[in-house]
Amino acid sequence: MSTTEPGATHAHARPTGGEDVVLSATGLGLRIGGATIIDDVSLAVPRGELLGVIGPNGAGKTTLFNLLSGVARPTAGRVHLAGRDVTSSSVDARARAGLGRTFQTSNLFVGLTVRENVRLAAQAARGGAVSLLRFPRRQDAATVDALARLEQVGLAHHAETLAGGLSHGDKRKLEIAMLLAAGPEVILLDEPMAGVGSADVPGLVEVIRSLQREHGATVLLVEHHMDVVLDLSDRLAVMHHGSLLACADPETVMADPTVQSAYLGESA
Ligand SMILES: Nc1ncnc2c1ncn2[C@@H]1O[C@H](COP(=O)(O)OP(=O)(O)OP(=O)(O)O)[C@@H](O)[C@H]1O
Repeated sequence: MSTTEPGATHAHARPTGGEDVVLSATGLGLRIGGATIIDDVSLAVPRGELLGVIGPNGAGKTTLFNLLSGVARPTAGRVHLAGRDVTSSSVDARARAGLGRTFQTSNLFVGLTVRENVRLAAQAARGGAVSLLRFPRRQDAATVDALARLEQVGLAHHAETLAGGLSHGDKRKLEIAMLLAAGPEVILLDEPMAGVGSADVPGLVEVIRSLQREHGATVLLVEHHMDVVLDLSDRLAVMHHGSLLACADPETVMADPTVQSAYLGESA
Protein backbone atom coordinates (compact mmCIF):
# COMPACT_ATOMS: atom_id res chain seq x y z
CA MET A 1 0.00 0.00 0.00
CA SER A 2 1.45 3.32 -1.00
CA THR A 3 -0.02 6.43 0.51
CA THR A 4 1.27 9.28 -1.54
CA GLU A 5 -0.06 12.47 -0.10
CA PRO A 6 0.54 15.70 -2.00
CA GLY A 7 2.46 18.09 0.17
CA ALA A 8 3.03 15.42 2.80
CA THR A 9 6.78 15.30 2.55
CA HIS A 10 7.04 17.50 5.59
CA ALA A 11 6.30 16.88 9.21
CA HIS A 12 2.90 16.00 10.67
CA ALA A 13 2.38 13.27 8.10
CA ARG A 14 -0.99 11.61 8.06
CA PRO A 15 -2.30 8.90 5.79
CA THR A 16 -4.96 9.82 3.30
CA GLY A 17 -8.51 9.91 4.64
CA GLY A 18 -10.44 6.80 5.55
CA GLU A 19 -7.51 4.60 6.47
CA ASP A 20 -7.49 2.61 9.66
CA VAL A 21 -4.67 4.10 11.73
CA VAL A 22 -3.26 1.55 14.17
CA LEU A 23 -0.38 3.55 15.64
CA SER A 24 0.02 7.29 15.91
CA ALA A 25 2.20 9.91 17.48
CA THR A 26 0.84 13.40 17.95
CA GLY A 27 3.15 16.29 18.77
CA LEU A 28 5.58 13.87 20.35
CA GLY A 29 8.53 15.46 22.11
CA LEU A 30 11.36 14.50 24.44
CA ARG A 31 13.56 16.96 26.24
CA ILE A 32 16.35 15.77 28.49
CA GLY A 33 18.33 18.23 30.59
CA GLY A 34 17.57 21.14 28.33
CA ALA A 35 18.37 19.23 25.12
CA THR A 36 15.61 18.50 22.62
CA ILE A 37 15.97 14.88 21.56
CA ILE A 38 12.60 14.52 19.78
CA ASP A 39 10.79 17.61 18.55
CA ASP A 40 7.07 17.71 17.75
CA VAL A 41 6.82 14.48 15.78
CA SER A 42 3.38 13.58 14.43
CA LEU A 43 2.97 10.38 12.50
CA ALA A 44 0.00 8.15 11.68
CA VAL A 45 0.61 4.57 10.57
CA PRO A 46 -2.25 2.79 8.79
CA ARG A 47 -2.93 -0.84 9.65
CA GLY A 48 -0.88 -3.17 7.42
CA GLU A 49 1.68 -0.59 6.34
CA LEU A 50 5.43 -1.18 6.30
CA LEU A 51 6.95 2.15 7.25
CA GLY A 52 10.71 2.61 6.90
CA VAL A 53 12.26 5.04 9.39
CA ILE A 54 15.53 6.47 8.16
CA GLY A 55 17.89 9.30 9.06
CA PRO A 56 21.53 9.94 9.87
CA ASN A 57 23.20 8.63 13.03
CA GLY A 58 21.81 10.41 16.08
CA ALA A 59 18.70 11.65 14.22
CA GLY A 60 16.40 10.20 16.91
CA LYS A 61 15.13 6.99 15.28
CA THR A 62 15.76 4.68 18.25
CA THR A 63 14.47 7.32 20.66
CA LEU A 64 11.28 7.56 18.61
CA PHE A 65 10.92 3.76 18.92
CA ASN A 66 11.54 4.11 22.67
CA LEU A 67 8.68 6.63 22.93
CA LEU A 68 6.33 4.52 20.82
CA SER A 69 7.07 1.31 22.74
CA GLY A 70 7.07 2.82 26.24
CA VAL A 71 10.79 2.39 26.97
CA ALA A 72 10.86 6.18 27.41
CA ARG A 73 8.07 8.62 28.28
CA PRO A 74 7.61 11.73 26.16
CA THR A 75 7.75 15.19 27.70
CA ALA A 76 5.16 16.33 25.13
CA GLY A 77 2.54 14.75 22.91
CA ARG A 78 0.54 11.52 22.85
CA VAL A 79 0.88 7.98 21.49
CA HIS A 80 -2.22 6.04 20.40
CA LEU A 81 -2.23 2.31 19.72
CA ALA A 82 -5.30 0.66 18.19
CA GLY A 83 -7.44 3.61 19.20
CA ARG A 84 -6.23 3.73 22.82
CA ASP A 85 -4.12 6.45 24.35
CA VAL A 86 -1.07 4.51 25.62
CA THR A 87 1.14 7.52 26.37
CA SER A 88 1.36 6.59 30.05
CA SER A 89 1.29 2.81 29.56
CA SER A 90 4.24 0.58 30.40
CA VAL A 91 6.20 -1.47 27.87
CA ASP A 92 4.33 -4.59 29.07
CA ALA A 93 0.92 -2.94 28.78
CA ARG A 94 1.72 -1.82 25.22
CA ALA A 95 2.92 -5.35 24.42
CA ARG A 96 -0.40 -6.72 25.69
CA ALA A 97 -2.17 -4.13 23.54
CA GLY A 98 -0.39 -5.53 20.46
CA LEU A 99 2.95 -3.76 20.12
CA GLY A 100 6.13 -5.81 19.71
CA ARG A 101 9.67 -4.56 19.38
CA THR A 102 13.18 -5.79 18.69
CA PHE A 103 16.30 -3.97 19.83
CA GLN A 104 19.61 -3.19 18.12
CA THR A 105 21.36 -5.57 20.50
CA SER A 106 20.46 -9.23 20.76
CA ASN A 107 18.27 -10.44 23.63
CA LEU A 108 18.65 -14.21 23.29
CA PHE A 109 19.50 -16.95 25.77
CA VAL A 110 22.55 -18.14 23.85
CA GLY A 111 22.96 -21.30 25.96
CA LEU A 112 19.43 -22.52 25.20
CA THR A 113 18.19 -24.07 22.01
CA VAL A 114 16.27 -22.11 19.41
CA ARG A 115 13.09 -23.99 20.38
CA GLU A 116 13.60 -23.25 24.09
CA ASN A 117 14.07 -19.54 23.41
CA VAL A 118 10.79 -19.27 21.51
CA ARG A 119 9.00 -21.56 23.95
CA LEU A 120 9.96 -19.24 26.84
CA ALA A 121 8.72 -16.25 24.84
CA ALA A 122 5.46 -18.11 24.12
CA GLN A 123 5.04 -18.93 27.82
CA ALA A 124 5.73 -15.32 28.81
CA ALA A 125 3.21 -14.11 26.22
CA ARG A 126 0.58 -16.39 27.76
CA GLY A 127 1.17 -14.70 31.09
CA GLY A 128 1.73 -17.98 32.91
CA ALA A 129 4.77 -19.30 34.75
CA VAL A 130 7.92 -19.51 32.65
CA SER A 131 9.74 -22.82 33.01
CA LEU A 132 12.32 -24.79 31.16
CA LEU A 133 11.47 -28.40 30.43
CA ARG A 134 14.22 -30.61 29.12
CA PHE A 135 11.69 -32.72 27.21
CA PRO A 136 8.44 -30.75 26.93
CA ARG A 137 5.44 -32.69 25.68
CA ARG A 138 5.07 -32.19 21.96
CA GLN A 139 1.46 -31.13 22.36
CA ASP A 140 2.39 -28.66 25.11
CA ALA A 141 0.69 -25.41 23.94
CA ALA A 142 3.80 -23.26 24.26
CA THR A 143 5.86 -25.84 22.35
CA VAL A 144 3.29 -26.06 19.56
CA ASP A 145 3.24 -22.28 19.40
CA ALA A 146 7.05 -22.10 19.40
CA LEU A 147 7.37 -24.58 16.54
CA ALA A 148 4.75 -22.68 14.52
CA ARG A 149 6.68 -19.43 15.01
CA LEU A 150 9.91 -21.11 13.93
CA GLU A 151 8.18 -22.37 10.78
CA GLN A 152 6.98 -18.84 10.16
CA VAL A 153 10.52 -17.43 10.08
CA GLY A 154 12.08 -20.44 8.35
CA LEU A 155 14.06 -21.66 11.36
CA ALA A 156 12.26 -24.94 12.11
CA HIS A 157 15.28 -26.92 10.92
CA HIS A 158 17.36 -25.20 13.63
CA ALA A 159 14.91 -25.92 16.49
CA GLU A 160 17.44 -27.99 18.44
CA THR A 161 20.47 -25.77 17.65
CA LEU A 162 21.88 -23.66 20.49
CA ALA A 163 20.88 -20.03 19.87
CA GLY A 164 24.49 -18.94 20.39
CA GLY A 165 25.54 -21.09 17.42
CA LEU A 166 23.28 -19.34 14.89
CA SER A 167 24.51 -16.88 12.28
CA HIS A 168 23.63 -13.22 12.93
CA GLY A 169 20.89 -13.43 10.29
CA ASP A 170 19.33 -16.48 11.94
CA LYS A 171 19.61 -14.83 15.38
CA ARG A 172 17.56 -11.94 14.02
CA LYS A 173 15.00 -14.41 12.65
CA LEU A 174 14.88 -16.05 16.08
CA GLU A 175 14.25 -12.69 17.74
CA ILE A 176 11.39 -12.11 15.31
CA ALA A 177 9.98 -15.58 16.08
CA MET A 178 10.10 -14.73 19.81
CA LEU A 179 8.33 -11.47 19.11
CA LEU A 180 5.65 -13.28 17.10
CA ALA A 181 4.92 -15.55 20.06
CA ALA A 182 3.10 -12.58 21.63
CA GLY A 183 0.93 -12.15 18.51
CA PRO A 184 1.70 -8.47 17.95
CA GLU A 185 -0.34 -6.37 15.55
CA VAL A 186 2.37 -3.72 15.27
CA ILE A 187 6.05 -4.64 15.09
CA LEU A 188 8.95 -2.22 15.54
CA LEU A 189 12.22 -3.55 14.13
CA ASP A 190 15.34 -1.61 15.11
CA GLU A 191 18.13 -2.18 12.59
CA PRO A 192 17.44 -5.88 11.94
CA MET A 193 20.25 -6.03 9.36
CA ALA A 194 22.93 -4.78 11.76
CA GLY A 195 25.82 -7.25 11.84
CA VAL A 196 24.09 -9.60 9.40
CA GLY A 197 26.32 -11.07 6.67
CA SER A 198 25.37 -10.18 3.11
CA ALA A 199 24.46 -13.81 2.34
CA ASP A 200 21.80 -13.72 5.10
CA VAL A 201 20.25 -10.39 4.08
CA PRO A 202 17.82 -11.64 1.36
CA GLY A 203 16.37 -14.35 3.66
CA LEU A 204 15.83 -11.85 6.45
CA VAL A 205 14.24 -9.37 4.04
CA GLU A 206 11.74 -12.07 3.02
CA VAL A 207 10.90 -12.83 6.66
CA ILE A 208 10.22 -9.13 7.29
CA ARG A 209 8.14 -8.88 4.12
CA SER A 210 6.11 -11.92 5.20
CA LEU A 211 5.25 -10.25 8.52
CA GLN A 212 3.33 -7.68 6.53
CA ARG A 213 2.16 -9.63 3.49
CA GLU A 214 1.30 -13.02 5.01
CA HIS A 215 0.54 -12.17 8.60
CA GLY A 216 -1.01 -8.74 8.14
CA ALA A 217 1.25 -7.04 10.66
CA THR A 218 1.98 -3.34 10.61
CA VAL A 219 5.76 -2.93 10.61
CA LEU A 220 7.99 0.04 11.45
CA LEU A 221 11.55 -0.56 10.33
CA VAL A 222 14.62 1.45 11.35
CA GLU A 223 17.37 0.44 8.97
CA HIS A 224 20.54 1.96 7.55
CA HIS A 225 20.71 -0.38 4.54
CA MET A 226 18.95 1.85 2.01
CA ASP A 227 18.47 -0.91 -0.56
CA VAL A 228 16.63 -2.99 2.05
CA VAL A 229 14.47 -0.06 3.21
CA LEU A 230 13.58 0.94 -0.33
CA ASP A 231 12.75 -2.65 -1.24
CA LEU A 232 10.44 -3.17 1.74
CA SER A 233 8.80 0.15 2.60
CA ASP A 234 5.39 1.47 1.56
CA ARG A 235 6.34 4.87 2.96
CA LEU A 236 9.51 6.37 4.36
CA ALA A 237 9.72 8.59 7.44
CA VAL A 238 12.91 10.66 7.58
CA MET A 239 14.19 11.79 10.97
CA HIS A 240 16.70 14.63 11.22
CA HIS A 241 17.88 16.34 14.41
CA GLY A 242 14.94 14.84 16.32
CA SER A 243 12.31 16.11 13.89
CA LEU A 244 10.30 14.36 11.23
CA LEU A 245 11.68 15.91 8.07
CA ALA A 246 9.55 14.00 5.57
CA CYS A 247 7.07 11.16 5.37
CA ALA A 248 5.77 9.96 2.02
CA ASP A 249 6.20 7.20 -0.54
CA PRO A 250 9.86 6.28 -1.15
CA GLU A 251 10.04 7.87 -4.59
CA THR A 252 8.79 11.21 -3.34
CA VAL A 253 11.06 11.14 -0.31
CA MET A 254 14.17 10.22 -2.27
CA ALA A 255 13.49 13.01 -4.77
CA ASP A 256 13.01 15.61 -2.01
CA PRO A 257 15.98 18.02 -2.12
CA THR A 258 15.64 18.72 1.61
CA VAL A 259 16.04 15.03 2.33
CA GLN A 260 18.91 14.69 -0.08
CA SER A 261 20.88 17.48 1.52
CA ALA A 262 19.97 16.67 5.12
CA TYR A 263 20.18 12.90 5.05
CA LEU A 264 22.02 11.61 2.03
CA GLY A 265 24.56 14.42 2.15
CA GLU A 266 25.47 13.63 5.77
CA SER A 267 25.58 9.86 5.40
CA ALA A 268 27.62 9.77 2.20
N1 LIG B 1 18.72 9.40 27.48
C1 LIG B 1 19.38 10.28 26.71
N2 LIG B 1 20.06 11.31 27.27
C2 LIG B 1 20.71 12.22 26.52
N3 LIG B 1 20.78 12.15 25.17
C3 LIG B 1 20.13 11.14 24.57
C4 LIG B 1 19.40 10.16 25.30
N4 LIG B 1 18.87 9.28 24.42
C5 LIG B 1 19.26 9.70 23.19
N5 LIG B 1 20.02 10.80 23.28
C6 LIG B 1 20.60 11.56 22.16
O1 LIG B 1 19.57 11.77 21.24
C7 LIG B 1 20.05 11.68 19.92
C8 LIG B 1 19.25 10.67 19.14
O2 LIG B 1 19.70 9.36 19.49
P1 LIG B 1 19.09 8.04 18.82
O3 LIG B 1 19.84 6.88 19.37
O4 LIG B 1 17.62 8.05 18.98
O5 LIG B 1 19.47 8.29 17.30
P2 LIG B 1 19.37 7.25 16.09
O6 LIG B 1 18.78 8.00 14.96
O7 LIG B 1 18.68 6.00 16.51
O8 LIG B 1 20.91 6.97 15.81
P3 LIG B 1 21.64 5.66 15.21
O9 LIG B 1 21.24 5.58 13.77
O10 LIG B 1 23.08 5.99 15.37
O11 LIG B 1 21.19 4.47 16.02
C9 LIG B 1 21.53 11.38 20.00
O12 LIG B 1 22.26 12.57 19.89
C10 LIG B 1 21.66 10.77 21.39
O13 LIG B 1 22.94 11.00 21.91
